[in-house]
This record gives sequence, C-alpha cells and structure tokens, in this order.
Amino acid sequence: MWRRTVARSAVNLRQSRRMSIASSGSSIPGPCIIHKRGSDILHDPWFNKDTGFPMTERDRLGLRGLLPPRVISFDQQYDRFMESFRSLEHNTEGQPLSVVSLAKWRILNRLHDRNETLYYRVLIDNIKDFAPIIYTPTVGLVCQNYSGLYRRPRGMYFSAKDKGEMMSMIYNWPAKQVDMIVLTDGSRILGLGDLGVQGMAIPIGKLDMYVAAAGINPQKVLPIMLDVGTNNQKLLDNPLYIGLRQPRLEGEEYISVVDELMEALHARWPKAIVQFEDFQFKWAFETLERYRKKICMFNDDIQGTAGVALAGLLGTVRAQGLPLSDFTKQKIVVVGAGSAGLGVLNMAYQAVARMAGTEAKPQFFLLDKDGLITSERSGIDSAAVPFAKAVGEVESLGLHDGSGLLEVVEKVKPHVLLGLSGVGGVFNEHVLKAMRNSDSPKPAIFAMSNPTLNAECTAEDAFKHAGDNIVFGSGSPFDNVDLGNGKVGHVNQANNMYLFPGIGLGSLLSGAHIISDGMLQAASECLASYMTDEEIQMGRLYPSIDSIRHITAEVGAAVIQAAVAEELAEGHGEVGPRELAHMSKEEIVEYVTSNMWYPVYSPLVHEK
Ligand SMILES: NC(=O)c1ccc[n+]([C@@H]2O[C@H](COP(=O)([O-])OP(=O)(O)OC[C@H]3O[C@@H](n4cnc5c(N)ncnc54)[C@H](O)[C@@H]3O)[C@@H](O)[C@H]2O)c1
Ligand SMILES: O=C(O)C[C@H](O)C(=O)O
Ligand SMILES: [Mg+2]
Repeated sequence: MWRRTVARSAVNLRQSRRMSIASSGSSIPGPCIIHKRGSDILHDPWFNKDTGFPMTERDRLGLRGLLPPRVISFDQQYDRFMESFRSLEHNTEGQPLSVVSLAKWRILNRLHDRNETLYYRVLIDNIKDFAPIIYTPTVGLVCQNYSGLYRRPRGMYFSAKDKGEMMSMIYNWPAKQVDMIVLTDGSRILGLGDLGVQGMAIPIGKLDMYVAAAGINPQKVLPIMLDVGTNNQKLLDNPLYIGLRQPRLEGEEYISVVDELMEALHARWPKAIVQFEDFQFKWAFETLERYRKKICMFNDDIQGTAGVALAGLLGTVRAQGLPLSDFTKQKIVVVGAGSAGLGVLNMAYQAVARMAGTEAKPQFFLLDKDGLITSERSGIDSAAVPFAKAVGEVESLGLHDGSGLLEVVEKVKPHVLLGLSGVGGVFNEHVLKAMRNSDSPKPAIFAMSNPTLNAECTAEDAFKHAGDNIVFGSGSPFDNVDLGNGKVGHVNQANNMYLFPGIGLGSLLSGAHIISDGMLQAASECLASYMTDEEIQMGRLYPSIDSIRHITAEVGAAVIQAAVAEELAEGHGEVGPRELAHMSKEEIVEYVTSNMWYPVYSPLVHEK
C-alpha cells in the first residue's frame, strides 16, 4: 500500500513542479457585494484596494476625490510593496536579528491591516521569505511583545469576564460565514510558556498559513483568544499588558468557560472547523477528548504534529534504503512527554500496530524533564502511561527510570532522536556525538521545538557533531549547512504547517462533522509518500515550502477520501456526499484546488 502511494505521488509531484503556486485558481472572480460606501471601504482591509480602485468603481462607491487621481495597477502596487520591503531589509542590515525581524513583521502587518488582497498575494508569492516572519519563528517574538506591538483589533477576544455573554457576543463578528477558527488560551505559546492574551499572534499566524496554503478565503477565517488570565508574573506586573490581570482560571471554572465558547461557536457556525492551538498540556488532551466526538475540531500540537513527525519517521526508514515495514524495528528516542511528544508516540504506535499487529513491541523510548520514563515512575500523566517502558526491558540495556538523555542515547544507539521538549540546546555536543554510534547508517535528528532558540540543537551543530550522514529536521527554519567539498547538509522544516492546512481544508470540504483518526492518518500518509526516493536519498523528507499549496491540495484530498471511506462525509455547498463518493482521486484534488481562494481584486458592487 505504501509502495503504491509512493509511486503515484512521484507522478503528482512531477506534475506539480510544472504548476506554479501563483497560477493556481487564478481565474477572475465574480463581483463582490458590499454594504459600505466611501471612506468606510478604504478602512476595511477585506475590500480596500488603495490606489487600485478603477475610476468606474470610485464613481459607483463614492470614492471619487478620496484617493489620489492616478489609478495604480495591482502589479504596480505589488512591486511598490516589495520595493519598500527590500529597502527595509537593506536599511536594517547589521542590526540585531530581533530588531530586523520585528521591523519586517511590522511592515507586513501594516499591509495586512490595510489591504488583505495585496497582503495575501505578496505572502503567497514569497512564502519562503515571509512565512518565517508571519509564522514561526518571528511570531514567537511578536507574542512576547504583543501588548506593545498591538495597534488594531483582529479576530475575537473572549475572556473570563464574558461568562454568560458569549452566545450573544459571537454575533458581533461581522462575517456571516466562518469556515476556519484557530483558538488559543495562550497558556503554552511555542516553547515560550504562558503568554496570556499576547498569544493571539499565534492564531493569526496559523490562519495566515490557512489562507496562503489552503486558500481559505480570509473573510471566512476567525482567530480567537480565550483570555482566562495568566500565571506569567511579568505580564501581570506590566501596567500596559492588554489582557486580564488575574491568575488563570482552573478546574471547573476553566472548563465551563471553554464549554460556553464552544457552544456559542457551534451555534453560529456549526460547519466551521475549530483548531485548538498552544493549550498547555493539562488541558490539551482533556479538551480534545471532550469535543472531538461532538464537533469538527482537532488539536494541532497533538495531532497535526504527530502526522508531520510520522511522515518524517517513515521518510528516515526510506532514507536508510529499508522497506517501510522496517519502521516497526526502528529505535526512536522521543525527548519531551508533553502534548506534542505524546501525540507523536500515539500515532507512531498506531502505525506499528497496522504494520505488525497490536502485539508488536516497538522500541520507542520516552523522556521528560526527569529522564527516561518507565513503568516505575509514579505520578505521570495517564496519557503518558502507555509509553512508559517496562523496567525489565530498560534494565537489560543498563538503563533505569530517570536515566539521562546522554546515557539513553549511548546505550540505546537509536535510529532517531526526536525533540519536542521546548528546551533549547538539550541535544548538546555530547548527545549529538553519541548519535555517531547510532545503529542506523543514516541517523535522524529532529529538533522540533520552537522558536529557534528553543530548538534542541541547531542544524549546524547537528551536522558538525553527529556527522555528515544524518538526516535533519527542525520545527523552526534553519539554513542548509555547508559541509565542505561542495556537499550540503539539507535542513527539513519538520513543522505541523505541512499538515494543518490540509486537515482543515479537507475536513471542511468533506463536510464531516468530526475529524477521525482515519482522516488524520490519511493526511500523514499523503505527506509521507509525497517525496520521491531520489529526494529522500538526498535527505529531503518534506517538500519545499514553495509547494505548500500543492501539498495542501493533496493532503486535503486524502482527508476527504478518508472521510468518504468512513462514511463521515456529508458534503459541502453544492457537492453532496454521493458526488464526493463518485469522484476519482484526481477529481477530488481538482475539487479541492478549485475551492482555493486566490487573491485578485474583485469588482465591488454596492448593495444597501
Ligand atoms: N515542530 C512542530 O510542528 C511542533 C509542534 C508542536 C509543538 N512543538 C514544540 O514542541 C515543544 C513542546 O510542546 P508541547 O506542547 O509538547 O509542550 P509541553 O509543555 O506539553 O511538554 C513539554 C515536555 O518536555 C519535557 N521537558 C522539559 N524539559 C526537558 C528536558 N530538559 N529534557 C527532556 N524533556 C524535557 C517536559 O517534561 C514535558 O513533558 C514546544 O517548543 C513547541 O513549540 C513543535
Ligand atoms: O507553531 C508552530 O510553528 C508549530 C507548533 O504548533 C508549535 O506550537 O510549536
Ligand atoms: Mg502550536
């Protein structure tokens, strides 16, 4: 089954390389009805075209005289923005990275707040350069400074003070239809901890990726911050902090607020997909279990990450020249037993069970801040219990509960070392050097924690200490590494951005009322089989971010097919479940692609 998908995907890949990201879905859209006139339109980033309004439209919409007389074309506006961006890059050369990154974020954010069509076009066309600004890693810095950077509202804020009001508040959102919601409570922002209301930049950045990668119409996305307070003393002490200045709600009080918000969202937009993002461990699994059987939602840190990591783990098996069934024999050390680490192990165990039956005993090792987790450990979370190693098993390796990372790597000689700990540099020189004795001819190192400073190691250190023959992936982007003699160490961005847009889009277009394990597995398998054997041999486990729209269309189609196979698909718009069931794989990809929004100026028509 895997082999077949690999071969087929190689064909798709070749086709995709001919289709540029800019050309997808670029047909001229029909007119757009608006209920505003005059300067109200100029202040609405959904409709504003700045100097691009043609004269006829200026007349029709009461804009004549409100803009300079010359009409500037979309292409000229685009060039003008890119010119200012390049000169900002030039002018900030040599300044500290944080200063440059924030300056770039600001110029993009200003465009976002002014003219969304132009913003998304520059984002889509320059995704490789701009994703690290509007998304990871710069978004982390933005969250840390959000109270100071905040200028204009975007998305919705619900707080503990809104209890009892949410059902009516939800109607304050101006769009009738919402397809995609990303919700956070700001309690575990990347590896940066509790950033309270300032975590809002994460849902905004994730939804920017939804627009860029999945072609969700920006008028149908909704970032939401649920502010239940913060336990971050620095924020509580900051008089300019823009969130609630109170400790986080806990227990029943907390869950009742989340329940109320979920009910309100579901009542107004029953078909919208809700992505939970950056919830702290103690609520991430609990909320997932609480809502996943009732509404179309998923937790990106648990489930999106798991799918991306599994695709990378299967890629490393292929990179060793082994059949995929050998995945069951891989020795994998996972560092970090939180939402992401446990999500990955959960999915990896499921994959082993499919390949070798439920009796199979994979050689996966799990560590948290207190070292190796065995069945002897008391007080571990119930979600981690299935992954605790039997004491006898680790004793035979000379290990025990709490063994440190270096000792584990030295004794296990793992094929894969995967970090989701949030702790920068835990893959230190000694640990990386120990990976030279791995039992794999091509050891894999995944330093998946974000943002850059929280990565378990840098790409450069990984190749320097663990050797040129490793495959490397990181959650935040690093440059490829020059290994000398014309050789390059390829850096993969092992980030859930390769899956969440396709999971969301596929779920939406299937009309499924829940997101099943089968749909998530299909997404991961699709990503795993996307790369050709030649690419894998070169250490390329994931596609370039330039092809993210194409990979998202493929993932979306795989999710729809799985929903159809499980009889969960209820259809979307005019395409019912029967039509979906009769579509070939190619037709489903075409259906997904044709539903992707692409930024061009639509003619605006005023209606009272
Ligand atoms: N690349 C991606 O797509 C992706 C996706 C999700 C999360 N992440 C990153 O993963 C990190 C963890 O996220 P999470 O939601 O699982 O957090 P979490 O708080 O739920 O879990 C963190 C885990 O790391 C463990 N830990 C802490 N210090 C450690 C140490 N020194 N050695 C070993 N383990 C240690 C903790 O005990 C805990 O089990 C974050 O930095 C996040 O940005 C990356
Ligand atoms: O946001 C990211 O870049 C990935 C992931 O969701 C994370 O929390 O680190
Ligand atoms: Mg996240």
